[in-house]
Amino acid sequence: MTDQTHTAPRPATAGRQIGSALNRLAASEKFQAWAARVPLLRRYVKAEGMAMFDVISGFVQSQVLLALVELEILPKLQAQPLAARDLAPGAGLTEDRMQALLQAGAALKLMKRLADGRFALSPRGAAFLSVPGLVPMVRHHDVLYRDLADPVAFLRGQTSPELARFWPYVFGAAGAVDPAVTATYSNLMADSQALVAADTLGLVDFKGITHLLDVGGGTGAFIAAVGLAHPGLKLGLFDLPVVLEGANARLSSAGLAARVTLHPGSFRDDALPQGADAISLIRVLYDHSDSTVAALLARAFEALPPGGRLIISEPMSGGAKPDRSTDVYFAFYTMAMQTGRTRSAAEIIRLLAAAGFENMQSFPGNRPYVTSSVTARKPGVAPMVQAATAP
Ligand SMILES: C[S@@+](CC[C@H](N)C(=O)[O-])C[C@H]1O[C@@H](n2cnc3c(N)ncnc32)[C@H](O)[C@@H]1O
Repeated sequence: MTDQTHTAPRPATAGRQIGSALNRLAASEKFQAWAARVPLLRRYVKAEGMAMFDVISGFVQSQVLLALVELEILPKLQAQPLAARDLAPGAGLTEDRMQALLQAGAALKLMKRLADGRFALSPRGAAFLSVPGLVPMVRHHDVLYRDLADPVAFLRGQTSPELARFWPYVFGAAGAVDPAVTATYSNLMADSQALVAADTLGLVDFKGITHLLDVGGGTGAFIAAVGLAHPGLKLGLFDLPVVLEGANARLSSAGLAARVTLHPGSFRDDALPQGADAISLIRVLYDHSDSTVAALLARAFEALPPGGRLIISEPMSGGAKPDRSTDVYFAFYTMAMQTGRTRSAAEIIRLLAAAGFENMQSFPGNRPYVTSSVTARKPGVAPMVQAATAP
């Protein structure tokens, strides 16, 4: 299932004819030289040129960032401004190479070059260090970049991506047996959950929900954030038994252990527990194939009461309006994982409709690379609402 609904070539519309003419113009060297001299167009040509070079050089930028992370340069600059000669010996680099790395970091605005030649942390560098999960995310990108080293072979399915083995639990209960391995992956997800929870809580109205079950909720970072924001809510957490082993520590430190019921199980093999009037699936669907998602949505439908709500939140494809962060990064990341894919809100809504849900609503995220949300309802009226409105 994709957003690609037009397979036969369509007659050119006026808009597409104008688009083709503009493309021909933009490709003409004569036009580019002329546009570069016209004040208003000059700004556009310069911005387009920069944007194009940004796409061309993106991999090198990421590798500069990885080197800065591996050599722990940003935390050192956070402590005090330093020069290349101060940092080079500890990193095992020559002073020239360290100067080149720092100069590149300053060009990416992760640090500032001071008048005396030293480098200091910039607001962007400070934000990078403070956002939970970003440093481990960059660190594990070496796996993804190895998988994408030959993108054509990768797209043809002729490679054996390492990332597919990096996240063993997505293959189901059988894949998640080693608690130490599972803890590494669960921590990576939980670290980045703070932003996802904050954005989901901003997008979705939890009013009227009395009992929330978070399915595939990991070690409870999302349910803890919801519990702290909504003190009256009953809470449940469903995940693989080995993953839930890490939940008690997190929920206890949030003071929520007594409020959250743990439900160990596999949504591939087990029914979901009943009793909640809302179920959340946070960054779960994109790990799985359409058939697994269809089966999971059917189980959620079964577990919910009439009028029960389903909340889905994860990075989503822009669909008809391709999105730079999700249709490039997440689409290729999930492709390398080989088990799921990055879906648009429209695709998720179609899967929800097929499972019997109605009243679907899409909430595009302000930061699509963090998350977007879709909500739905099981048809019927919740028993409590029915009693309250009965004549
Ligand atoms: C990408 S992580 C998301 C975790 C959490 N919701 C978050 O956003 O941080 C996917 C979660 O789904 C869980 N999961 C995968 N397969 C599962 C299954 N068959 N049954 C239950 N949970 C499963 C994983 O253990 C993991 O915690």
